[in-house]
Amino acid sequence: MEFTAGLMPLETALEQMLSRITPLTAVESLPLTQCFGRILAADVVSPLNVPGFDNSAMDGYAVRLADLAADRPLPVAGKAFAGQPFQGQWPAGTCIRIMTGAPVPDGCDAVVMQEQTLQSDDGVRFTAEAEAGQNIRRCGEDIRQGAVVFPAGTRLTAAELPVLASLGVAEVLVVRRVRVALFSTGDELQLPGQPLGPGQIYDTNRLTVHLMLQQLGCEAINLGIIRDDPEALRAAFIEADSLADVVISSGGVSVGEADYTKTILQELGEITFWKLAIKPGKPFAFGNLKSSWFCGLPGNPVSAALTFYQLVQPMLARLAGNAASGLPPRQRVRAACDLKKTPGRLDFQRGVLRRADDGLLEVVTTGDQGSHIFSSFSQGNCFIVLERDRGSVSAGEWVDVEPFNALFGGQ
Ligand SMILES: Nc1nc2c(c(=O)[nH]1)N[C@H]1C(S)=C(S)[C@@H](COP(=O)(O)OP(=O)(O)OC[C@H]3O[C@@H](n4cnc5c(N)ncnc54)[C@H](O)[C@@H]3O)O[C@H]1N2
Ligand code: MOO
Ligand SMILES: [Mg+2]
Repeated sequence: MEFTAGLMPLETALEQMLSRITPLTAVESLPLTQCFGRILAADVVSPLNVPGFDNSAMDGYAVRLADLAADRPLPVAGKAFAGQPFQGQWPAGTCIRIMTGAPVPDGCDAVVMQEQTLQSDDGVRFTAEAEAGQNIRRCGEDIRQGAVVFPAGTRLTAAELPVLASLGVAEVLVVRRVRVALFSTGDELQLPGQPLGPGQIYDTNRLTVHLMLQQLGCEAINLGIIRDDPEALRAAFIEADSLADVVISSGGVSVGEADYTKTILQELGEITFWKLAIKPGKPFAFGNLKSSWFCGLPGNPVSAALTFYQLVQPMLARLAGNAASGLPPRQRVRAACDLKKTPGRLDFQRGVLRRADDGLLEVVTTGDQGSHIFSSFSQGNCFIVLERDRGSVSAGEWVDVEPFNALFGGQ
């Protein structure tokens, strides 16, 4: 049986973090090409209709239904191109040659696609029934002038930014980027590219955090590796606090004799909470320094990535004014194998979500779930989220999964 008394549930921890944090108020106006991943600071109200006019969805002929009823060839009275509307009078008993995207001429009931016509010297014959409105894209059917297109708090991606371009918007008001200072702690840590001494390992957490911050559109201030020495740590905390909105460290938050993170946090600021009922990630610490928020990620690489993902990411989203948490929804699927679990902590195992032979989704473990097995993130594509009080799972039982690829920059 695990020792789990006094551990805070994940939801309570997240609530405490989010309730303390207010979004940044500083904003800047940027051209759309620089807005990827940024958060809208004000509602965008559409200055126009999109489409801006009724236009053709096909290359073909603009017709009046009354003329088609007569069932004789219709001479072509003119042409309409995208960017070059038909101008002039449209005589009864004729049609207009029209291209995709061209404004439909006044009085047009329908556009008949070219493939449903026969052209001859007498004019155009129509080989299929035409319905009123067919192949006409109506003014404002995508976006109405005056409508709120995106509310403040929307994260701008390649889905939203082209919509703003379609409205003729060139620059948009976004929240300034969240500044995050990060460092790793540990006497055993070495930089990749350098030879390893006895007992040393390469620093991976700083890269994980740096990449995840990039992915979230934050400004990352990377302060390197800090030794397990209270003096050095104190100096790093003070520098980080002076530079950033949020300070993120990894390592040194447990109860070992070189675990100084909490001591320094308490000395320079306050600890809001420490120790969560989650696995991995139990010793995660949250608090504040003089002018910044502080997140102490556990040193084990999977624990660091998981706590960043589940707690720091939603917190950064809130600070950036992002209305969405950024976490994908959980879904319930069948476990395709047994899963080992001890009751006491909410468990985030790594799994592979896949389609079973019967077409339904199922999940299978990536294997060893130790919090040092970082390769489980590239072998898997989701967390298998097992409830706190649940014990081991047998194949065929239902479990929650939460896809995680997005934050790692995958598909
Ligand atoms: N007596 C107890 N010991 C431990 C407990 C506990 O409850 N009681 N919790 C364990 C859990 S769970 C975790 S998680 C770790 C957290 O440890 P720390 O945050 O203090 O981190 P360290 O001791 O500095 O390192 C732990 C582990 O991770 C490796 N590490 C650290 N930083 C990095 C890095 N930047 N890149 C790669 N690997 C890193 C480090 O070498 C250690 O192996 O505590 C348990 N102990
Ligand atoms: O919480 Mo630790 O993160 O179980 O390895
Ligand atoms: Mg430790």
